[in-house]
Amino acid sequence: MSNNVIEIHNLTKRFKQFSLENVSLDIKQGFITGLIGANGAGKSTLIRLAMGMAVPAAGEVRIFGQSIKEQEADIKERIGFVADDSHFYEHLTIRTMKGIYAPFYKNWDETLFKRNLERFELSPKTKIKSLSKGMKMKFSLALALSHKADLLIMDEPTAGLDPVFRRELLDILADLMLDERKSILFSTHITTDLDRVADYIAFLHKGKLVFNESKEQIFDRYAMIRGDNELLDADVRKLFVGIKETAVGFEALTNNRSAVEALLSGHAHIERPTLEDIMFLTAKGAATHV
Ligand SMILES: Nc1ncnc2c1ncn2[C@@H]1O[C@H](COP(=O)(O)OP(=O)(O)OP(=O)(O)O)[C@@H](O)[C@H]1O
Repeated sequence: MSNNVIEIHNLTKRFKQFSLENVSLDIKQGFITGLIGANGAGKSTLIRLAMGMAVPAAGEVRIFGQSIKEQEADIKERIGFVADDSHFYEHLTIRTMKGIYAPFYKNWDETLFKRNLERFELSPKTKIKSLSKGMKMKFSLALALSHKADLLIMDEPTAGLDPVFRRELLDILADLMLDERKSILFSTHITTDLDRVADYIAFLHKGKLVFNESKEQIFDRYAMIRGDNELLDADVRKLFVGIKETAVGFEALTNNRSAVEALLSGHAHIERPTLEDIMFLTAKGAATHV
């Protein structure tokens, strides 16, 4: 049996001003994968396609080994989904809204839901319309975490959350992963969230997948280089995927750390990048660099 919980094959979706082009991506069972990318990179589009909420121009998505097109209801029963915007009826209370949502899930656990509400400091009597953006996100998370899902798919779940709760949420996710059958895919542009919990990082840039690798692989391959502009000859530049040059020197990103070390060791500062460095300098550099 495959150890991939999600298999995305050659997925393409075209809008007037944007297209997600030929994305193939496997998400490993038993791990947390963070989907990163700048605003408008296509993260929500990819997630919506994976959930069967949008129809691709080409390609296919399989979750738990089944096609989302053919087995959507069975698959979704096993997914805890958090969308990037609120889909609740604003005039209802939390309790009434839950009453609409829960019957869709065979494994709905009312005790767990109550515990989640308490943990997230939400009252069942509160009307959705009086919840703040962060509180709506918490409610959405409380629902997604209350039916013993095998897979959590969350679009920007930490957006709108204060730092204290963001940290708590990351701890909740890490706890869930103690059960190795569970898997999590979540998108974010707060890349520091991923330093703590993610095992794999998938990076989308302008609708294309740049990489989907373990954090170790990424930090083995990528490096930040800072040095004097006089080091910048054609051979050196070829090794950079992104560069920012100023009068006092350059800052560059490579995805070929060993080659850069062979050329520049002792002449430039070569350091481990952050995920933010990778996102920022990729945007400043060339196109896809797999
Ligand atoms: N239904 C649609 N019709 C037309 N264009 C769309 C539609 N949905 C998304 N887009 C465009 O596709 C691009 C990618 O959007 P998407 O929401 O997938 O990006 P994202 O990576 O999730 O961004 P963000 O981090 O800002 O949420 C954007 O330029 C957006 O305007």
